Amino acid sequence: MGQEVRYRVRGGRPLSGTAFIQGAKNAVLPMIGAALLAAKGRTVLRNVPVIEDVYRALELADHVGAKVEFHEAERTVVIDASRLNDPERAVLPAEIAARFRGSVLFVPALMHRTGRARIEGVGGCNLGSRNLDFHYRGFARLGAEVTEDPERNHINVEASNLRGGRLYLDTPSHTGTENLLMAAVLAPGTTVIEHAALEPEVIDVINFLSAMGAKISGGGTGLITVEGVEELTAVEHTIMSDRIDAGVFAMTVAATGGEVSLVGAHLDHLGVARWKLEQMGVGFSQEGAVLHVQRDPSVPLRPINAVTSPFPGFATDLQSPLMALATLADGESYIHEAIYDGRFALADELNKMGAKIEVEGTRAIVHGPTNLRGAEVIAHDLRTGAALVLAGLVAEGETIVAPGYLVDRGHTQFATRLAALGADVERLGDS
Ligand SMILES: CC(=O)N[C@H]1[C@@H](OP(=O)(O)OP(=O)(O)OC[C@H]2O[C@@H](n3ccc(=O)[nH]c3=O)[C@H](O)[C@@H]2O)O[C@H](CO)[C@@H](O)[C@@H]1O
Ligand SMILES: C=C(OP(=O)(O)O)C(=O)O
Repeated sequence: MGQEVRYRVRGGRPLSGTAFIQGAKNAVLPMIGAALLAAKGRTVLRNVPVIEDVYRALELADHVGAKVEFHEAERTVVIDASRLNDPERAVLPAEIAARFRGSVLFVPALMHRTGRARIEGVGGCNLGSRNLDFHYRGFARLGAEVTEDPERNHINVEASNLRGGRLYLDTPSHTGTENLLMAAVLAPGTTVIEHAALEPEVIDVINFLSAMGAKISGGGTGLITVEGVEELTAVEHTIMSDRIDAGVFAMTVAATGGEVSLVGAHLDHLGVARWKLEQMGVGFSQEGAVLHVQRDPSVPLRPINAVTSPFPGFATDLQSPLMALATLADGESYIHEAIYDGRFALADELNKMGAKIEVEGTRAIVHGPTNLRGAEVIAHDLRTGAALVLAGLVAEGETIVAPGYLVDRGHTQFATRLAALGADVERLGDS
């Protein structure tokens, strides 16, 4: 057994140079699920991020009967789902599925290709309660029978006769919208999805499904209409760039000071996060597909108020790095986490580094500015891990962030890309 992966960070260096923003985790995972809808041909996905969640998704695809190749150096995945038709294999086993949230995105393809699905566990970041009721209720409205086996903690879905229907989401769930779309595209008749998510990744998934032959209108408006088609074709698609990866890099430059070009990052994808960072004192300029980010380290960062909300609101996945950044700002920052009820595990870890953060329920007050000091800290989830690396880069002394697996779930070659900008950070461990 190898040593646990962890990140060792030493603070104090400003960043400069060029960073390459990876393909979007939250777009590639649904697309791997969507590729399984094609009964013929080979799907080619480009700009795929080399992250643990993609490995898990490909393991699942293989497990249910697809042939997958990951050409990592080329950032390309090739999927042949022509043999995915065995109902006995339509199982998402806990040992893979419980390690990432995106596993739930395999259910529509299993429903369409095998008539059933059994979900033995769905993972993802531990952020408080994370239900899947919108997904299951939507599948049921399209004609699936969804039952729970509470003893084994399994969900069984029987779906031999899906048809279009009128669907809604209580809140505009990101994967919920993608899952209902994938369930609807091959269901005969018309499906309407009300209160759909507007995230750029959802639009990228709609573009991908449309290229496959799906008939979808209204993407990006909140009201989506789908006309079911008989079959979908395997196509080639380039994954959009990862706006959360871009946001983490922008906030890291904001923390250390310096000037960095983010290749592939788009200001439009940052939504409200862009305006909050500008208010704090970060400068942005977009030049084609390159976003320049700069922050003068001699001018103190200003404190901020932020509330997380679905796109184009302040992304909840950027709330953790924002909290780390706010510890450096000159005054009190207020953060309201309105998407998840348990996404403040970072506060205690930052407090170990000398920060002064008070948490009450889903609200936090960050009393800045703090001279952070290095410590051994815990990555409770993916973005907590990234935020602690950010904090380590401005802390005095050495910071160890573990478990590194959680950072590796969503950021490709995180240490290597930061080190290329001059940061003193290493990924240690060998698994
Ligand atoms: C793989 C992926 O794309 N993950 C992203 C996706 O997660 P995910 O799609 O899981 O997030 P949702 O948008 O579905 O969840 C938002 C909120 O709705 C609640 N909810 C959701 C579904 C449901 O059936 N019932 C329910 O109550 C959740 O508990 C949560 O409080 O969007 C989140 C919000 O932008 C991001 O943090 C995640 O990075
Ligand atoms: C919460 C996240 O991911 P997941 O939904 O996969 O747990 C995230 O990307 O920060």
